[in-house]
Amino acid sequence: MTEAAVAIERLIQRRAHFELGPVNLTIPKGCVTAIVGPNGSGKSSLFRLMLGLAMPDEGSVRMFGEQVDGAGDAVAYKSRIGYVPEQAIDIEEHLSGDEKAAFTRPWYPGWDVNFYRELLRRFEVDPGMKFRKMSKGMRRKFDLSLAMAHHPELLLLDEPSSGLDPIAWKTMIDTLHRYMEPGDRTIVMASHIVDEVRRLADYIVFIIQGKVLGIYEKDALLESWQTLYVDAGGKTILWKTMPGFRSCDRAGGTTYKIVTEKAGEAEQWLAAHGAALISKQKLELDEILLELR
Ligand SMILES: Nc1ncnc2c1ncn2[C@@H]1O[C@H](COP(=O)(O)OP(=O)(O)OP(=O)(O)O)[C@@H](O)[C@H]1O
Repeated sequence: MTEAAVAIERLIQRRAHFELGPVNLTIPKGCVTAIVGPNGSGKSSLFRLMLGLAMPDEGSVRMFGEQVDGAGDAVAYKSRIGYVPEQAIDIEEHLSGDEKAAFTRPWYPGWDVNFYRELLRRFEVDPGMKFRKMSKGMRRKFDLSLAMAHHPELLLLDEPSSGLDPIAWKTMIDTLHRYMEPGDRTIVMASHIVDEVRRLADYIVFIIQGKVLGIYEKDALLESWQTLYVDAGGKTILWKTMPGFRSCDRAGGTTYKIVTEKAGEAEQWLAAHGAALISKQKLELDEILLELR
């Protein structure tokens, strides 16, 4: 893995009804990393910790090598980040897009008004409109444009496509692909949308009930999780000892449907045990998540 954009070590955040961690996670620079997990698993909490909007009870977060400590000079690293929170901020409802941009702009040395305007044009957003009059999707598109207008090195996107129509969604995917083109940019995004993760992510982080299961290279992950249809030919085989075994169901006659997270090794194992592989099928991301829950 290349240099780290985000390095989280032994992080724990305790709340009355929820504990996040311990999290050990290194997110590489120059890549798109998708954080995938069920509702309430701790994705937004992780983003808030990365931004110093919340502090951990134990452990540390480093952004671009700088410790996040919630102190004043945090501004320096934050100016290198563009953040789209999961929910728009209610108290800004009386502002228009341009009013918010005027307030935001002085914090970002890299602010590029032409790019801001171009993004708004691309997303077909009227920045003169008050937020309270914008639809959810319009507000999302505005927030994305604002987060990108200073050419940040790192984009933190918490469910960025929430509320977007299919055309806006395609524009977003295209815009994020273009953003990554220079090669030194990083995106960390939380998403429930399988197609979005498929198209954008290089790495996937699974988080379930506050526990990070690991960071996986997307293509390798999707290659290794497979459903194998196997004919045991009447032999008794201890499927549970198969590499990466997750589950087994009878599929009629002497055929079994087996889910493995180590397809390559499992196939060799089947051959060694005299079972015939009839067919195989890769799992989708949401199916993998279901197996991990
Ligand atoms: N400010 C808070 N105070 C106390 N508990 C909170 C707070 N914010 C979130 N939580 C709790 O922390 C847990 C994780 O929430 P979080 O919003 O991080 O999950 P998430 O993975 O982003 O969920 P979703 O997919 O629904 O957006 C939940 O149990 C939630 O109730």
